[in-house]
Amino acid sequence: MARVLSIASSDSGGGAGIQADLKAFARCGAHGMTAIVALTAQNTLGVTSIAEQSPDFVRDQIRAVLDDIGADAVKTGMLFSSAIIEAVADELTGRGLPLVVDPVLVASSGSRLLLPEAVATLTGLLFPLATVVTPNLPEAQALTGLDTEDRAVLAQRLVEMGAGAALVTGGHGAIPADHLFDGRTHLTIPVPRHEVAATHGAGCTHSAALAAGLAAGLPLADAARRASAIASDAVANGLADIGKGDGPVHVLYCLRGDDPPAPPGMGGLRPPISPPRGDGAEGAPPPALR
Ligand SMILES: Nc1ncnc2c1ncn2[C@@H]1O[C@H](COP(=O)(O)OP(=O)(O)OP(=O)(O)O)[C@@H](O)[C@H]1O
Ligand SMILES: Cc1ncc(CO)c(N)n1
Repeated sequence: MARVLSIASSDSGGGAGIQADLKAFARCGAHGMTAIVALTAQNTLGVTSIAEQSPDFVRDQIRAVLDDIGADAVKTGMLFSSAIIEAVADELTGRGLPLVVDPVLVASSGSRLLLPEAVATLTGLLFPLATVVTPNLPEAQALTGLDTEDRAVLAQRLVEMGAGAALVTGGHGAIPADHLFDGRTHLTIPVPRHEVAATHGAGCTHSAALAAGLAAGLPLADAARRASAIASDAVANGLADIGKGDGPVHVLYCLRGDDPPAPPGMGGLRPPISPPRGDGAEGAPPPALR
């Protein structure tokens, strides 16, 4: 099973951040792991407070995961401060892992998720390590300083700034398409726009699915096409009735909870596939399910 590490922050509302990443990894059939750099008190209306973890604790989480389990790809999301970015870059340098950097700057609700003084640290230290960076349109404009909606121009500039490749996502602006530039070839991925009041977490879902694709060994262009389809489907099935603001995307919409019907006495859950360990049944064939 492909192993993917997300270095990002928690969204207490369950729509974006680490929570979105783990759901997207599960959707892609990957084993998800986390190094949490900050906790946000957040819901569909906005972010009310942020608790940053220490850079040393972030290092400990990354080492605990990579030194034992290992990873086939890594993604970064909300990194909040220069001190955190420096620690993350230092821990990832020399490991040679495929790296998706989602340069999360500002929540759609308006709160800053990266301190202004940390933007230069992000581009200076993490872009050179990135296999691909995945800004949305406003983030690509802010990072490059270019006042254009032309995603090809923005992606090209992001690669000139040091990223291995750039994928400018398609949720904002007039044209609904993701755009990938890998330093040689431009690829536009049309993404039919769904008018749903539930796009919170679309960007995290997209970059996590992209990292899971790379972890599974897909070429970048194929991983990008699959990530676009997964994010777009998650928006189409978004949970507009959850919370009073922009609802969370629903990447696991295929799990409806009532399919297949659970047997009586299981509280709505399906029975385990195999017997629990330690009951003397190891090695024996599992009993037939009734
Ligand atoms: N309304 C939509 N309909 C279909 N696909 C969408 C829609 N909004 C976003 N997407 C897709 O979701 C992915 C993320 O795009 P977007 O540009 O919205 O990222 P984002 O702004 O970083 O998301 P967020 O900050 O809400 O997590 C892209 O593949 C994009 O094309
Ligand atoms: C924790 C977190 N990460 C990323 C985003 C961007 O969607 C968010 N709103 N919250």
